[in-house]
Amino acid sequence: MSRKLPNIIITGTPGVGKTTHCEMLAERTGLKHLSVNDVVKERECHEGWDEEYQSWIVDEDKLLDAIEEEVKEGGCIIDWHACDLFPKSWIDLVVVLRADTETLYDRLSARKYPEVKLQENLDSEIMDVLIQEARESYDEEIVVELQSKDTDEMESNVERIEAWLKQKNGHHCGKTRHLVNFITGNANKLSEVKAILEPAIQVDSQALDLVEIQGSLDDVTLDKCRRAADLVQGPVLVEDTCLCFNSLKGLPGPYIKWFLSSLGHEGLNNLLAAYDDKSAQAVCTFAYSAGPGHEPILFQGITDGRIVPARGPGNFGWDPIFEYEGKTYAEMEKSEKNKISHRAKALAKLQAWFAKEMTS
Ligand SMILES: O=P(O)(O)OP(=O)(O)OP(=O)(O)OC[C@H]1O[C@@H](n2cnc3c(O)ncnc32)[C@H](O)[C@@H]1O
Ligand SMILES: [Mg+2]
Repeated sequence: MSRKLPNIIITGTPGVGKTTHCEMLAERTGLKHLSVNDVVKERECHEGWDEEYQSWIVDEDKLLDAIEEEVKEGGCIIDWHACDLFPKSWIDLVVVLRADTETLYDRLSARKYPEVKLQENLDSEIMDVLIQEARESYDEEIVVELQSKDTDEMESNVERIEAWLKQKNGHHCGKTRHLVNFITGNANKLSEVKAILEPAIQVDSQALDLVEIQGSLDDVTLDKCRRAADLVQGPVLVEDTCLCFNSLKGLPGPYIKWFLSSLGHEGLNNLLAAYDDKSAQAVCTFAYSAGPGHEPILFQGITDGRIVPARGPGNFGWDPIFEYEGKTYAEMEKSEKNKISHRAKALAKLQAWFAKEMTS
């Protein structure tokens, strides 16, 4: 299952400041504060009232049923003094708040806790019961222990959780989907990339004007990718497309954009007038970088075709003059082009790589 926003549990012995943390976080992030206390009371997820402890005896099955739908949608901050009852697959972060026994004693006495309940909670805090429970119930890397004895500590805890959320933002929870930030100024490229990759890989995009160096196909794309990662300070996908005329030893290649805009379709055909061999290669090179300083990985796809006088709608680059098995790219249905194109072949490699990354 996949949820767009993560679920967080804020847990800890009564009196550690769970509700204050949850309320601050909910206000700042827009996530939903799910107070289990309120759910138990309002939706009657209990087996009655315990006089000695002055609290409801929670019916865990009823409670889970009551919140399942909401939690599975994601974006919940669950506020409860236990965490081991929630299924692992629901939860992305477990925050265990801690406070020293003196602070707890003061807070719980102020709440007029009965002696037996107060003592039990202090014991539980001293014995690290909740942190152990959290570590046993969830993967270690999603469990964090934070001190919460005063407002400064609360403030810094909330900031830390907010930073975690920002970092998580854009990455789908449940580890089922990848997201790429495709940096391109070309709307046609973007729509093909979306059509091919989604929904398996979600494609976001930023239209940035990236300087393109002169050089080999690989160098142009590698350099473009490094610049993009530096600019957005995060993971990026970029692409560079070349059209290589075999008679011209691969030219215009990476310079196709300038050739196309200055010569047009007819001019590009004229370049080959002196040659019998009209064959050409459409070469698409994607580069993915995990962020600034991470060496980009290249995925290349090549489709062999021929340069012909323009046929078909002229809304994407040199599509009307590139013929593949009797049809120009422009004459094909989009779905047809997206099966055999240089771009589709490069993206098939990228998808395979992402799929492997996901399972490793
Ligand atoms: O922002 P970026 O991603 O760099 O987009 P761009 O339009 O500048 O694209 P390139 O630098 O890769 O230049 C390649 C040129 O080839 C054109 N082009 C790219 N892919 C194409 C395709 O599948 N069919 C036809 N023309 C294509 C594109 O419009 C450009 O004129
Ligand atoms: Mg470009």
